[in-house]
Amino acid sequence: MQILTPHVYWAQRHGEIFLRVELSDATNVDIRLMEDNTLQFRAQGHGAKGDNQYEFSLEFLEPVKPEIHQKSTQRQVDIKIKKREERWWQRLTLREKKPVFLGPDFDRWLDESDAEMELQAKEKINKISVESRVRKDPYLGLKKGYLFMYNLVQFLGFSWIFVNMTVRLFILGQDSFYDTFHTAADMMYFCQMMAVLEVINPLLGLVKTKFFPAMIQVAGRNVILFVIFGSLEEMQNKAVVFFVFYLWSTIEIFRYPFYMLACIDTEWKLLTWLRYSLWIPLYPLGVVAEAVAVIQSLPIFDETRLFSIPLPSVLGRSLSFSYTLQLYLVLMFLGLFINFRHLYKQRRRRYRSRKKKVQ
Ligand SMILES: CCCCCCCCCCCCC[C@@H](O)CC(=O)SCCNC(=O)CCNC(=O)[C@H](O)C(C)(C)COP(=O)(O)OP(=O)(O)OC[C@H]1O[C@@H](n2cnc3c(N)ncnc32)[C@H](O)[C@@H]1OP(=O)(O)O
Repeated sequence: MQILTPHVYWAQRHGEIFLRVELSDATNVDIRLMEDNTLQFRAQGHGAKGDNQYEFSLEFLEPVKPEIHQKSTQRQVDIKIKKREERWWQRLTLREKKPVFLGPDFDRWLDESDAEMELQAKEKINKISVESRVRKDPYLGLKKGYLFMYNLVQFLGFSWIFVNMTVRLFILGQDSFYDTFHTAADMMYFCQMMAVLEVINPLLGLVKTKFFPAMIQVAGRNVILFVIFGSLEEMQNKAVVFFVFYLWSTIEIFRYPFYMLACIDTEWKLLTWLRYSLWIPLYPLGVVAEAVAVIQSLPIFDETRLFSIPLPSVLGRSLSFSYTLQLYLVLMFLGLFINFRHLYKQRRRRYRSRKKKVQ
């Protein structure tokens, strides 16, 4: 059997190369992409010179991805190869001189600007289909309305706390540290009880937040607020309450409006930046302030025996709650690590996807 070259026709798009090999009833089709970016084709079939073994090879102008999509029909063999980088090639082969067996595939041929338009049209169709899929959710308006209201209420609550504390700080100076609890605790109770919804929302699929980071955040804060400050009057006059409340409310007056805008598909760049950057100093400071509060409460729990666990008389009176809190201190730093990592990933994801969109 003679070894011959079939007629090959080609066309390109920004991301792909199409080859059409004029070989009918092809069998034993063997197509390989070599490391030097060369495509080797070998098959038996009916071509210009009748039934024969046909072969050709093409060294591409630029690198291509290693996977080959191939379809043999009664009339031809179609090959699709993905370009490694999405850009328009000046020609198909590395060699400037075009091989004699190669020609343009006029059925698929587009010049660069036509291909660009085709790409844009495809993107438009994709966008419309995504939008229409999203629009199919009949409760979307209701969900967004609920989230908007939730974020608005939290924003107003935390703003009230933040403004109240700031004004008092300006007027009373350091004295304001000591009665923060009596002026802001009711509102903080309200906001932090509402914040339990932040754990429920991802469970109901209303937001993309991961359940575990939200749970750590809400449970961690509520232990400090309800158990340490709420149940120990001795803690309520301490300056640490000021720092804890101030650090919590500082992030929330940016986080909730950021979410509110997200509910109406709006974004303010500065607000986004603040939401995804302020936690970097605030989170460790917040954990340190919370740890100080826990440490200050240990002797009070030892003294008052509040929440202590009764023990059989042979083992002593009772097990002080301060032991549980010492364990909690360890958990706090574990929680800090988990949430710091989560927030870091969220920040990277946000700014990476932003950059991609700009390019
Ligand atoms: C008894 C058991 C106890 C166990 C716990 C023991 C450990 C305790 C350790 C606790 C340490 C806590 C310390 C902490 O209290 C200290 C402080 O808070 S100091 C102040 C600084 N703090 C912060 O900056 C943290 C603020 N909090 C948060 O950011 C969140 O609570 C957190 C869960 C940590 C992360 O948020 P999230 O995962 O939601 O990130 P995103 O904002 O990127 O949201 C993801 C996507 O969901 C959309 N989303 C989320 N929520 C809403 C909403 N309410 N409304 C509308 N949309 C929402 C958001 O837009 C994102 O969507 P997309 O990806 O499309 O942009």
